[in-house]
Amino acid sequence: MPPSTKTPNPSPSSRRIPAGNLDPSSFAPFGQVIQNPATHNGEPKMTKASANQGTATKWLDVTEMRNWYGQAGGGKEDRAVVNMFVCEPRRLREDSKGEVVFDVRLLERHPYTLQTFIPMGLGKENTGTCYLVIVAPTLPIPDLTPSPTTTPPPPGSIEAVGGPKGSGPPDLDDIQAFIARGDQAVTYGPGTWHAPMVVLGEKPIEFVVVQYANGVANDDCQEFEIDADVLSVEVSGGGEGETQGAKARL
Ligand SMILES: NC(=O)NC(O)C(=O)O
Repeated sequence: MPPSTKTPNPSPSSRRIPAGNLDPSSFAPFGQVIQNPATHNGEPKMTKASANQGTATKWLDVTEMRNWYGQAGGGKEDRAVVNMFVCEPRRLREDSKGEVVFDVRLLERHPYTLQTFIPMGLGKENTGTCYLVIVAPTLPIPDLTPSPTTTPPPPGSIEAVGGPKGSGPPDLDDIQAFIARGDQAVTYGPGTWHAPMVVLGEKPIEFVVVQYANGVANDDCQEFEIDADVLSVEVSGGGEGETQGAKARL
């Protein structure tokens, strides 16, 4: 998707963050994790049905598919888009203490749509290749207009269901990183700041990527640049073998 908005990073501080294992509850503020509830722990309760003449278990609504382009204002029609991203393993850096890190230089967001990344061809057993999901909350923009009431959003409204997160910059002090296995897909919530996909390990990952778009660059994708040496994610010592292939790209 063509980037459009580039915002210089105002934060001078330097941060190093750990990467935890990806699970639905830790990722909930940023979106959804899609995984087989029967083979993963910690899955929130999901509904299932029998399908395919009794040979399949059908888990219902494993992720949402919807958009908020109606808020974009320009009246340009949106459509569902399915792309493929073939993501090469990223180059990592070993610091003076021997820690392997990934330097984060860019975040982006899709203000009016969910975006789902579905890795293909990797199973739970492929521990030599995984991917990092790096996300940040959105800082509030101070509202200078006094609000007459503080009534909660009506049920079912965009605000109540966690719609677009506002136009603020990412909160670099609360950025988080998760290590996803090849049998996990992720859906970024609308407007969620995230790093471009970071594959770790031995081989590229082919992702099927599902989202909405209207072809207007600033509606579809906005970017936020981060200066060098400001933010890095520790990817060594991640635990349970998730990052054992990471050093392949040093
Ligand atoms: N996340 C990622 O790798 N890229 C995008 O979200 C994109 O639309 O370019």
